Amino acid sequence: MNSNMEETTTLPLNISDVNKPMIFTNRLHMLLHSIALCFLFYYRLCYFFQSRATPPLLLPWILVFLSEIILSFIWILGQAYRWNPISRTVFPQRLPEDQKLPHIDVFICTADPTKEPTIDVMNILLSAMALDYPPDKLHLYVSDDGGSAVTLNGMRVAWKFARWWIPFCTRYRIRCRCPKAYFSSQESDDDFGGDMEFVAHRKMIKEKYEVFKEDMLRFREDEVHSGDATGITSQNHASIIEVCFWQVIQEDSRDEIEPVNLPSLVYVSREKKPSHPHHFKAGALNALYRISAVMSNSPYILVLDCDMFCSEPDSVRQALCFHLDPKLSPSLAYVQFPQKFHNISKNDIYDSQHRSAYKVLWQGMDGLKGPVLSGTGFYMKREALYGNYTIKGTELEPQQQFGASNKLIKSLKQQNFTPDLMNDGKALPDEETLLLASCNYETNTKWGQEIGFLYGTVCEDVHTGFMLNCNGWNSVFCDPSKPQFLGNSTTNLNELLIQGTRWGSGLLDIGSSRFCPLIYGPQRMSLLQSLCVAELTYFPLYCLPLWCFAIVPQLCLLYGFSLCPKVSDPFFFIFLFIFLSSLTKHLVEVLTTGGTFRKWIIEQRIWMMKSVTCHFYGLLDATLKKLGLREGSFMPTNKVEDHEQTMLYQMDKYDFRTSKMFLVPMVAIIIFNMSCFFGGIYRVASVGNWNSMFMQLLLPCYVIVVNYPIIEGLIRKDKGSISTSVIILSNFLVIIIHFILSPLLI
Ligand SMILES: O=c1ccn([C@@H]2O[C@H](COP(=O)(O)OP(=O)(O)O[C@H]3O[C@H](CO)[C@@H](O)[C@H](O)[C@H]3O)[C@@H](O)[C@H]2O)c(=O)[nH]1
Ligand SMILES: [Mn+2]
Repeated sequence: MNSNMEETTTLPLNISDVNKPMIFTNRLHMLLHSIALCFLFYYRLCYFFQSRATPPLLLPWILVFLSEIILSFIWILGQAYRWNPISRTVFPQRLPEDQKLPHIDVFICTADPTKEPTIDVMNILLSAMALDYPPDKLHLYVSDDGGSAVTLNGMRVAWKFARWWIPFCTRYRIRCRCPKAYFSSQESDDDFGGDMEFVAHRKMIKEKYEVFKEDMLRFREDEVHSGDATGITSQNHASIIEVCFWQVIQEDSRDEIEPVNLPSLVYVSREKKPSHPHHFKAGALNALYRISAVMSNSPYILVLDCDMFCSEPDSVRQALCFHLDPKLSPSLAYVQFPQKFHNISKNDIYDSQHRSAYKVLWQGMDGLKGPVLSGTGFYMKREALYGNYTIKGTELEPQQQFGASNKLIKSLKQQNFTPDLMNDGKALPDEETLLLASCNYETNTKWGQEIGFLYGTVCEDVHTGFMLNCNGWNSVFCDPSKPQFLGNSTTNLNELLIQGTRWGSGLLDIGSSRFCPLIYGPQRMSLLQSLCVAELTYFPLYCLPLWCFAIVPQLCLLYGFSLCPKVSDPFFFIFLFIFLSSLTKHLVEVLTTGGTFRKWIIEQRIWMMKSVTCHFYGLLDATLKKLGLREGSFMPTNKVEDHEQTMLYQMDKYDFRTSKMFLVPMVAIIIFNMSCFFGGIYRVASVGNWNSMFMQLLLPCYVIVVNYPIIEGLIRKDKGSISTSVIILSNFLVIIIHFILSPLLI
């Protein structure tokens, strides 16, 4: 017995693993590719010192050279991810018994009941309530930025349904505890498939689920019909907090159901006033941070977006394998799980799964100081977001940092503090708790600057994670073989590009702020980790070289000016090597992370499409914000399922019903490349200078082949094809490029 106990305490809760062959190949590739890049720069620079430099070509040469510099710069930053990637394994069975486990708060954010269907949000809530964890140690908080009665009502009915759902899940050891996913799954229930009692029970629960759905729909319709006479809008209302507590429900239960122990549930809609900036999701999370501090004050917090459910019940215990590891724990801020998605088609034509992020980048950062946050599916240590408070001790005025609430300040010290939810029978929030959710609470405090989730960008996740790393905290990436969380990704072009614009702009905000990862980072943490974050914040800048490479060499081809070495020139092989080496490296990464050849082309395509559209607009948006000409905005993605869109997506057809702002540049580039390619071939054939123009013929050819679905969209005849007005506008743009840019450049 004794030796057994000793064994459990000495065995590690987690181990990490390095893939030596992969690291070796990565580093070898880095070496060869960098040598080739040096030759390329040498070749470009030589041009300026040669007498044959004819002035008319100078501008295209400089533009192409600058583009190559930007491409190489981002490439160098990206190598940091490939330096030391690791993977980890956890052993939850070695955790201490339940009584010794810590309390967990779960935060779920929702913002708009029309774009984020309440039924889905409630499904996510239920899946989190049903996590495999002692219910009295689980406290759920929903932040409703929409301030909607529909969401509040949804929580009340979800609570009622949970009394049936959770006992069912635990009794039959159901793995997928999100009711919607469970009832729509084709898989049989492994353990109890043939059990009559189970079948009857399942049927009964399914009926209850249907009633729960109907209740919600009916309420919604009533809301729509009754209209809103109160003048309360999502952007203008007082703080609302409501608590569902197991005692309360017991008194209320009229139907013949035995009392079940459920996690506590708190609805929060923070105060909103049009005159006050609310800082979007970061603001919502900070309000939850404060309220949960006085209500349950759990040492760890799980954050979920309202489009990501718990697909397996084990994530808490897996995360605790790191948080309770005596070696890692003192400096560990959070455990990040990957974002995986349930709505991805086989070929994933929009790269909605962000393969490279969660299969390459996050692993890479994990081997350094740890991954940045990715917004959802992470377990944060409460203390980590309290800034330097704990480090600096008591000499600071806590009110100036944390605001006026004494209760909140008391909660920081934890001694002699009983959070409200632990006080039996006291379930209603008091005045002070409501104040924590008010607009003015953060005025003249450090919230959003040093404490909590940080403001100033709509990519609060990357910024907050980066700053935690800078402040000495580590983080961990936990990617078990069975996905613990499954989200809803954007699977249509329009949403994808809107989201991309937001990310582009938000990331560049960080890169151009005083927290620039290349300057702020290396002074506080390793250079490699800083390079990773820098890559993340600067990759939208790909838009500049990609625009250049979509136009300049092609125009020069048309007019017969060569920008690349002749085939007979030894430098030709340097160019070819660089081109092929980057493509091959990408292909190998795709293939070794479960992708296919086709997926590789799709990723190349999406990279081009996004760069010339949303990342370009993101850059414009970030620049305008810097100049004070625009305000930040966070438009949540639309999560409503559209049957027609889903059909096109499942058939691998791009849905070009997107705003003209996005579509026109893409289509114009393709038409432009085609015109230059055919014009160029004609010219080269008549002049006979294949030798010097080969590279420039290869480029438009590559652009056209990779983006052939756009050409298909021009001739396709279905709802998602490219409209005539877009074709006309794009042609117009092509003419402008030809007639305005050619005299300028050549
Ligand atoms: O004012 C707001 C706006 C958004 N949200 C919530 O933020 C979450 C993320 O929004 P979503 O529309 O799903 O955006 P995505 O682009 O899918 O989100 C990704 O990018 C965000 C940063 O831009 C991160 O915060 C997310 O975690 C990450 O999944 C959702 O739960 C929203 O309800 C709010 O609570 N308040
Ligand atoms: Mn989302």
